[in-house]
Amino acid sequence: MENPAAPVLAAWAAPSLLGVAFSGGADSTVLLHAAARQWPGRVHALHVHHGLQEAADGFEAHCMGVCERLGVPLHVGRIDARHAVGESPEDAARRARYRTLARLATDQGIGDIALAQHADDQVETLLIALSRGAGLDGLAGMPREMTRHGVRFHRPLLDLHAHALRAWIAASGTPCIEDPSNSDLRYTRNRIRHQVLPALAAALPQFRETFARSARNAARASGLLTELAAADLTTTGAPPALTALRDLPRERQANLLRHWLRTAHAAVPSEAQLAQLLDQIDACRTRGHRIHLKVADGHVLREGPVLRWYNAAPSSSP
Ligand SMILES: Nc1ncnc2c1ncn2[C@@H]1O[C@H](COP(=O)(O)OP(=O)(O)OP(=O)(O)O)[C@@H](O)[C@H]1O
Repeated sequence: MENPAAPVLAAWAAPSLLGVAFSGGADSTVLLHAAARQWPGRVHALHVHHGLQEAADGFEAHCMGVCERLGVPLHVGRIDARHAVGESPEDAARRARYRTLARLATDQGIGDIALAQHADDQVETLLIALSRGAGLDGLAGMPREMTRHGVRFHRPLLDLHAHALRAWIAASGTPCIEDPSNSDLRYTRNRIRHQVLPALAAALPQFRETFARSARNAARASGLLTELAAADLTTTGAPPALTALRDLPRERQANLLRHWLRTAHAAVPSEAQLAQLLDQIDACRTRGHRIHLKVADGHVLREGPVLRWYNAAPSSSP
């Protein structure tokens, strides 16, 4: 049986040096085997050791064994995936993982990393976004390519179904790690994987492809909204001036404010906070009108003609 990742990689003009994010799990095992075969001498495996997880030492030892057999250099980075207050442990671990993968790659002079997420992972991501009431950028799902921490991340397996990858692992008898936390139904992603995807497969056999198409449509629309926000921001200035903001229709104000808060301050307002802020902007027609609202983990304040964001309220309010 052919490795299902092989034809995908064969069609990919991969960079001269490629890091493969290798957890030891089934999916990245399939990817690493295919990549090592396709580009001998050009592939490095990158493994993140999750310091707090009991089984992490065993995972690392497994990865070392696999890489030795494949003749692929392995680089290991440690993270302590403690999460901040208000942040989900899964999100914190993911963020720390990307940071560590990028550092491992950069240390080796590698500018590109392949991740092993596949079509089922994309559907799970979309359903998680829906379950959180995400906007268009969340519904765009995982991009095929993105740059983070100065490194390009690729997801070459995004069109492959999980069962094709698993079938190859089983048929070839290739050893891989079964992370026990993957069956822990306290995690939303696992409940979606084990309870929702089977029901979707029975009711809507093409769901992976149609959901992926919706994600692509959302990504395009989200890109246009970002462009519009950036163009509007050049009119209002940054931080945005209140009078110029008010000249825009309410939805464009909302689009601009979301963009400004996210790109300049990494702050994501809730729907209610944004609605309140827009009402305040509309009502702010006199010199003395104060705006002081909690937004994300900070505050938006009126300072004379402009709005400003502080991640803690300034000591003396204007
Ligand atoms: N500990 C890790 N070290 C290196 N890369 C990782 C690690 N965990 C995940 N990744 C990368 O991120 C991708 C997505 O992570 P996810 O948690 O969905 O995968 P996984 O279930 O742990 O493992 P796999 O995808 O290998 O079966 C993986 O396919 C892999 O490429």
